[in-house]
Amino acid sequence: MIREALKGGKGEVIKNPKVFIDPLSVFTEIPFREDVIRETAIAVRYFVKNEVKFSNLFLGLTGTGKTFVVKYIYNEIEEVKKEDEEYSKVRQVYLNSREVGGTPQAVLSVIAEKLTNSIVPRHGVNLGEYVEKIKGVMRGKKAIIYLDEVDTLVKRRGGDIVLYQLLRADADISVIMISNDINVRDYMEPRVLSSLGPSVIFKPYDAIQLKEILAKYAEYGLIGGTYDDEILSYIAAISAREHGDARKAVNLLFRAAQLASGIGFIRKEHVDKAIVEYEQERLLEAIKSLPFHYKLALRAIVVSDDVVTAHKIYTKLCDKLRQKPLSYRRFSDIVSELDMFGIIKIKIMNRGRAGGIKKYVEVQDRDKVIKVLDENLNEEMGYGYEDASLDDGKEG
Ligand SMILES: Nc1ncnc2c1ncn2[C@@H]1O[C@H](COP(=O)(O)OP(=O)(O)OP(=O)(O)O)[C@@H](O)[C@H]1O
Repeated sequence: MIREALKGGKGEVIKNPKVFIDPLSVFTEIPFREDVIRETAIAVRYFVKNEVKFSNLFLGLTGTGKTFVVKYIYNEIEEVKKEDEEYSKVRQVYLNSREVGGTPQAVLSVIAEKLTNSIVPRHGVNLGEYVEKIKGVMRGKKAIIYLDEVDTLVKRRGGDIVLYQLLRADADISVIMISNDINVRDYMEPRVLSSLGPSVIFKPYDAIQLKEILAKYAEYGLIGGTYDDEILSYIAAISAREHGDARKAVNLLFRAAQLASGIGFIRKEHVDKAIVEYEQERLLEAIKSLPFHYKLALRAIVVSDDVVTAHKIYTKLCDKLRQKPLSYRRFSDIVSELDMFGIIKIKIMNRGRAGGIKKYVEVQDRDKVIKVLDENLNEEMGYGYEDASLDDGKEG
């Protein structure tokens, strides 16, 4: 049995898993995004050959290909450097604002670090000094800076000013910004907005487009005859339902193919199982990215039935962890938010004239949620958490 799996023989479905894991190593063009790629390429050419700076803002919901397009352009520019001498002076920096910490300090220091190829202090340097440092190394060079998830930077105090400084710096710097929040411009000051170039909207893919995208992945990554048109349409339709999220579609196809491995054909039941797993995975990811007190609140909620008890348990947990607990009112707001995120479900029950209204909470996959929370809080807090949570914070 294991040898079959190790060798990959009979019933194999996946021809090349790399297609799903690192699609840019396989895709030579990006379907449905040709226009934005061509227009950006022209702007880059004017920048490199005719000294015309540019800035762009790529806006669109998750999974619409923004990062994919940017990384594709980045790679292509690196390739062109080998063929066109004028491109040799181009320096490219890609960074995800959220992943580096999201603050103006963090973003500017990482840009300075990447452009100067040296270690730059993250603290104790004022923002202007970073910009000076960047300008210093830029003499005779041209930089293209890609700022992914720029909304996290812009929402920080002084974040939009960083953009202003980069866009207005007396240096050859062009910037492509990416945001999942399509209202990111509302967070920018007028002077920042006026130095910003055009926005490009990445429209969600529709089911037909998603199907075509999936067909490419299937063609490159799967063995012929292990899937049919119907299965691709099914995955495309499901992924188009929320908003045309290509990441979801591609992940579902890959997971379904893995589940069908050894069987030789992807069936609807494999896709359905992949969907359940995907939703669960997403829920756990959402939990991991919650703010600290939301995690503590959720930890208390999963071991209680109603909100009043949950708040008591939460308060006790906070005491043990030497954290100041939030008031019942604030706690109750958090509970409502968790319900809005779809992490828990609130049920309001009227317990008759004497009982009043009681808010009950329901959590799916309770054990999994507890496990993820405990691992995550433990990581965040060190040993103190494990000790405090041993008895689930319940009243003794
Ligand atoms: N036009 C496309 N052709 C092929 N694959 C695509 C296309 N658009 C998106 N994808 C696939 O979807 C994945 C997610 O896309 P991408 O990372 O660009 O999303 P995004 O718009 O940047 O959203 P997020 O901000 O959530 O990352 C890509 O890794 C790629 O596998």
